[in-house]
Amino acid sequence: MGKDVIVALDFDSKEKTLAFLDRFTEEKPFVKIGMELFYAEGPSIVREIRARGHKIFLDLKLHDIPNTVKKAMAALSALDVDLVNVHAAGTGAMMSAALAGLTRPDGTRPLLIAVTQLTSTDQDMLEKELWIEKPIAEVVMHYAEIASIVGLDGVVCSPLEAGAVHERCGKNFLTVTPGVRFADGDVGDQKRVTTPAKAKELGSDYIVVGRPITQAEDPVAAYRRCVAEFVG
Ligand SMILES: O=c1ccn([C@@H]2O[C@H](COP(=O)(O)O)[C@@H](O)[C@H]2O)c(=O)[nH]1
Repeated sequence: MGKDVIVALDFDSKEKTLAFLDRFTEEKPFVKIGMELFYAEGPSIVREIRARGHKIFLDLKLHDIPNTVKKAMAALSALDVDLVNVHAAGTGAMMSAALAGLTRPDGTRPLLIAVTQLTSTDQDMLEKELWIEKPIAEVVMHYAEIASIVGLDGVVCSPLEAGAVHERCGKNFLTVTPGVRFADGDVGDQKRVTTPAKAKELGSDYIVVGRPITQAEDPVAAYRRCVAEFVG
């Protein structure tokens, strides 16, 4: 795994998704399949996109009691994907169970990362709605540390926190960072946001980009702009 742009395939059907991917005639982007597409199409969409040669981040953000997450991860381990995730808020016990469930009998498994705090959450929401009275960067760091201790491969955080996560958990501990917008783009529901260029400067390993690419007039050009800014 190296520095790359992950395109969030937030579509509600296979037809729209494949039509989008068909526009990429020269590149084979690393893609993210999230809840919208997975719930609409089921595991077959994962197999179909894999068969087209894409690397896949299956972003289902599991969050339940450890036993349930372990069993769900065992089911997901049958899918040939590169990256899957859970919510760190499920606790270290839940993350350990996820790791155990995901590991196949032959010892192989996709990489497993944990969402620290959603990039759509800001300090005010954290305090007033979640009743967590700590600076958000500290909360992210605390969740990242627990994920690292129980053996996960990295976290989902904002690019703003990527450098500190690497400092605390090591340079090989992955930072996968949504909340990315072009300098002239709409922020939408995202709160902890940077540009692709800034994400690079801050040390993110992967940026996850959805609407700035999928809703662009020319998605291939928008993707290339992300790659140029982030990978160089
Ligand atoms: O903290 C998180 C975790 C996941 N996401 C996902 O990333 C993409 C971002 O899409 P944009 O359109 O670029 O905002 C989306 O699929 C989210 O589910 C996140 O944004 N923040």
